[in-house]
Amino acid sequence: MAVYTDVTEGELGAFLRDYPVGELLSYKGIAEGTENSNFLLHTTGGSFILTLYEKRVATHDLPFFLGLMDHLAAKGLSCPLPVRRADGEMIGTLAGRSAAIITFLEGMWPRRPTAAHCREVGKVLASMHLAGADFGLSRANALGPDGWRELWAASRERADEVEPGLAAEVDADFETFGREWPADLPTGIIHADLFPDNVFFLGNELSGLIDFYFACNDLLAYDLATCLNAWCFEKDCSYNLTKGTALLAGYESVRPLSAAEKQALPMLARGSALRFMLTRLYDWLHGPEGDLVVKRDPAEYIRKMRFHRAIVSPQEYGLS
Ligand SMILES: Nc1ncnc2c1ncn2[C@@H]1O[C@H](COP(=O)(O)OP(=O)(O)O)[C@@H](O)[C@H]1O
Ligand SMILES: N[C@@H](CCOP(=O)(O)O)C(=O)O
Repeated sequence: MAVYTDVTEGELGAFLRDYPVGELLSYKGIAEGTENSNFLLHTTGGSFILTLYEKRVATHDLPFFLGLMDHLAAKGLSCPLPVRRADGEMIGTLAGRSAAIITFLEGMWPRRPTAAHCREVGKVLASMHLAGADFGLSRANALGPDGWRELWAASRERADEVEPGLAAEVDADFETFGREWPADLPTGIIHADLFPDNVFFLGNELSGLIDFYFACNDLLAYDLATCLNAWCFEKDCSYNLTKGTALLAGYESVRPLSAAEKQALPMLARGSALRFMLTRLYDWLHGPEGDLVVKRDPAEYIRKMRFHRAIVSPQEYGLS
């Protein structure tokens, strides 16, 4: 999704007067995406994306997210650039929401990711991890293990409505994470949501990354585990070893993993699957409403959690 908040032509025209983007020619809500309200703008200055930040994005985090895009772009990573107003600010207010304008990135996200896409994603993820190393701001992961517990507390009572037995299954997972969640692995800036819909390609070439609104400081290998979940499973939730091997090899061609990171991969993949199951479950049960809102099914991530629980060796993901 999404468009949760509507914007009138009058208020948008007034908002744009502060930005060096020319005159508004047309605008329309974008159906894709989940978290924020996004609009495609055509102006006499070109094409832009207007984002109105919704419930999961705190206004005090916006300097981190927008500053990170600025930083990564300056380091040569292809991502949107925030457009500054005449007074130098990147963040304004529109229709009662914090709002920003970013440059339009050419390309399309791959509807059917191949092993070649996965390899490119592995490479760009590792490049982003290296490029983020000297970013001056930091942000704790609001959707790390403590955040998962909050989401779970808000959904647990009704979890078995979605999948019988889910409450007991996830309770047991939390006990495992309490004991075994890895602590001493390399940390840095992670994207934290690098799903196919956030990676654009032009033909076979990766053209850029979008949607940095979950970015934070956390375990680098956790970001990789999130990509394995998002890119390397088929629609029937079977793991595609060829894609996993390609993604991991792409990553390691830029940033080799330590032995401890490799060893931790099953636990990290399991935690990441739980994290996405929980946000989906929360939204499923508590229902974000709005025009063009698409809810994502938690069942997909319940299957992935079960897959990772059965992993015996990290080599099963395709590590060399
Ligand atoms: N900089 C950009 N250039 C081109 N399209 C974009 C850009 N940013 C967002 N979009 C479009 O808007 C959609 C939703 O953006 P996204 O940041 O993923 O939203 P959300 O944060 O709500 O999940 C994307 O799938 C893409 O179609
Ligand atoms: N990737 C998440 C939802 C967040 O969606 P995005 O549009 O911001 O990438 C999921 O699949 O649950």
